Amino acid sequence: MEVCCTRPGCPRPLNHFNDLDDSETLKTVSQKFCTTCGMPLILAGRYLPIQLLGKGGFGAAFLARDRYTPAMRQCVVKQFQPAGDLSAQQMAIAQQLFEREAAVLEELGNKHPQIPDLFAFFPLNVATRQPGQEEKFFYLVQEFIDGRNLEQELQQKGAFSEAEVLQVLEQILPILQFVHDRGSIHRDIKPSNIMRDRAGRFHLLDFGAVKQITNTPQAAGSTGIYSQGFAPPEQMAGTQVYPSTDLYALAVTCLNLLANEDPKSLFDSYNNQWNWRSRIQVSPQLAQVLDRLLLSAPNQRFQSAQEVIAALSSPPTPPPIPSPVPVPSQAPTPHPAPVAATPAQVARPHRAAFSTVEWLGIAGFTGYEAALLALVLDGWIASPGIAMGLWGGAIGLLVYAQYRRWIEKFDLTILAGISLAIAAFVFRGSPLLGRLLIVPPLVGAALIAIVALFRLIYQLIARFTQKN
Ligand SMILES: Nc1ncnc2c1ncn2[C@@H]1O[C@H](COP(=O)(O)OP(=O)(O)OP(=O)(O)O)[C@@H](O)[C@H]1O
Repeated sequence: MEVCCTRPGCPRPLNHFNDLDDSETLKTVSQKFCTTCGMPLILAGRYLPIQLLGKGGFGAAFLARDRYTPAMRQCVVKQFQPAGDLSAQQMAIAQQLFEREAAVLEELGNKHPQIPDLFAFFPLNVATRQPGQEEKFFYLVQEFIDGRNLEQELQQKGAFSEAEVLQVLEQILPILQFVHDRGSIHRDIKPSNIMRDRAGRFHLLDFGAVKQITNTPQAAGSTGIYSQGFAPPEQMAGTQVYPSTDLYALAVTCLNLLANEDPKSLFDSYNNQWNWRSRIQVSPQLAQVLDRLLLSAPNQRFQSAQEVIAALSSPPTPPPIPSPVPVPSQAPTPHPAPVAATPAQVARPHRAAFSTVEWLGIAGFTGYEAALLALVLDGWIASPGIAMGLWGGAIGLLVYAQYRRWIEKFDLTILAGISLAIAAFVFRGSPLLGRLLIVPPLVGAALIAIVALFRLIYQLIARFTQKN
């Protein structure tokens, strides 16, 4: 049997013991020691770490077996082993957080089937090579969830569909409601902390960063107890956190799963707003829920997981315009730091700002269609007045449809192809056909160039005025 040494930095942590293959010896042997560094391997007399699962912010996690259960139950042994050079004060906070994970698991895990149960929490004092000196390690043993976390799933299978993300929300929101109802905030919701077991059930992991609502704010950033890219402004600023802090991170988790991209790339830091709609397409209902969860001011978001569940199961409606509230001040950080949406943004959640690429697409498509339609109507309708009226109406409708995002992205290419095919069919054999093939693309390209030039000038002016 192979047993892992848990001493941080042990050069040969894997130990092989033939005698432990015999179950009688395995159950009765008093202790085994690492053949390289002498670290005791059977923790608290019963847990045998057999495989390193990973290393997180506060330590390493091992898959282990519990030799005091008939089937040698699998469990996870987490060892407190903070990364980096921490000051004595940071070390004390980190240790507190580890102890808190144990306390929270005892309080929450043992009462909810989708939060790991706590099995044990204990310190271990080990003599060092220097005589008379001891090292202290802390271990937390919890239920093993047999499956993959969503970060691993994302790496293996790529972006999630909307239906898959809704499944995640369906199960994680009730868990969050349970956690919040008991006065705790998870504070580290992200794909790697959500695990899907083999039966397809989701579990919420990693309660190391959890915070009791009644506690005073503490220096969240100093011990790295939030995940960059997922945490909302109030958490990065180290101020008070709320249930809606977890809901924001859950919304960012959804974006990450839907786009399979780093959340930072979905945030337009120039305009200081989320710009996920240019990469992700979901139903208006989910889009509206995500937009509201991603608002900067905590009290403008949904206030509870229950509210989100209700919003997902009712048809999309324009949300009420919330009264302006003071926005928590934001710590200087490279992380997306969205500002509170203005009432206008809240009232019209379906239209995100157009990106530069989208502006160019709109220009090209509109120029192309305008020229094509002008040629067709000119060759078809004798009265210039009627032709002009029809042309103006049709182009106005096209522009409005793009403004409302009824048609966007690939729709534009498809529509351009369809309209050309129809015109080519109607004017087959006519001398007009040659012009139909050449003029519209030229007009489209010219409009793209003009819009690109104007965007460039606009951005230069905006940058210049910002600097001054
Ligand atoms: N109860 C569990 N059951 C199964 N696997 C787990 C369990 N807890 C943690 N793991 C896995 O162990 C690995 C390390 O987890 P750990 O919580 O120590 O760090 P992390 O979540 O990767 O990072 P961080 O603590 O910085 O958020 C992860 O791959 C995680 O999915």
